[in-house]
Amino acid sequence: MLLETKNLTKRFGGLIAVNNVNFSIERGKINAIIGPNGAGKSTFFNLISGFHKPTAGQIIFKGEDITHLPANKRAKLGIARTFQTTHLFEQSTVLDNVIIGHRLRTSSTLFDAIFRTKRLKREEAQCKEKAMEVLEFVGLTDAAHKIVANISQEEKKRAAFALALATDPEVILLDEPAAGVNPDETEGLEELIVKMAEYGITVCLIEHKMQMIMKIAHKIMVLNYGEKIAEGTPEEIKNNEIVIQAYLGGSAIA
Ligand SMILES: Nc1ncnc2c1ncn2[C@@H]1O[C@H](COP(=O)(O)OP(=O)(O)OP(=O)(O)O)[C@@H](O)[C@H]1O
Repeated sequence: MLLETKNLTKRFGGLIAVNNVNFSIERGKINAIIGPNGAGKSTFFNLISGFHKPTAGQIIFKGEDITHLPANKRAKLGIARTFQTTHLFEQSTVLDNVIIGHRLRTSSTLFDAIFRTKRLKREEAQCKEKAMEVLEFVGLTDAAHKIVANISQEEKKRAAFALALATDPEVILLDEPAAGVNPDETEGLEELIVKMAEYGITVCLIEHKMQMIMKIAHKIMVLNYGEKIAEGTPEEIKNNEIVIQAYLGGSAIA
């Protein structure tokens, strides 16, 4: 296992958004989190990536307790998350957006920037190289110099993946990667997620598109009202009575 949560809990006032969740993200696998609206999926992601502080419980990454580490330190350890495509800089090129992602891994200081030191120039070249490498990985080489405002929604999704990949993550957290794209485009994104896992990047995703999850996930956790109600393979989840009742109100999972 790569990352583990132990009794992870988050309260917002009187509401328990995540309640005592024990979950492990398996290395090199596609781990999925599903559940009805308001089940606590995004909050769970925010706890793992460090955007929320847990009320109780622990988060262990590669054996190290990271429960109290800030988000930027977790990112440096190799935990990356994608944001909604609305977080991209619309008036910048795809390439420039990705370069910003890679800057996280570089060490140039203000001194380097002011005096245009060799280190700065070297790191700028490295950033560009890395950005082009991840753009090729996600299939956006041809869009590298396009302004984000002018590319399709699916390309924006790929750009958001590239941004996270530019930080060289060990685990990538994808929040509804296929929301708002058509079925053909969803298939393309599916292939990309599978490719990431094959490449050795651990994937953890939240997604409402059930067909996609059932096709590509190795392991699924189901949240309902903040609690884990089931965990297992797609086959196990599909046939789990509690899931069928809670998640779909009785109809079968397609
Ligand atoms: N910052 C916050 N302050 C107060 N309540 C919050 C906050 N963030 C989430 N909540 C509440 O916590 C619960 C879980 O929300 P969360 O967004 O994690 O669910 P979700 O499973 O991701 O839902 P969706 O599928 O609709 O995105 C909801 O009742 C939500 O209203």
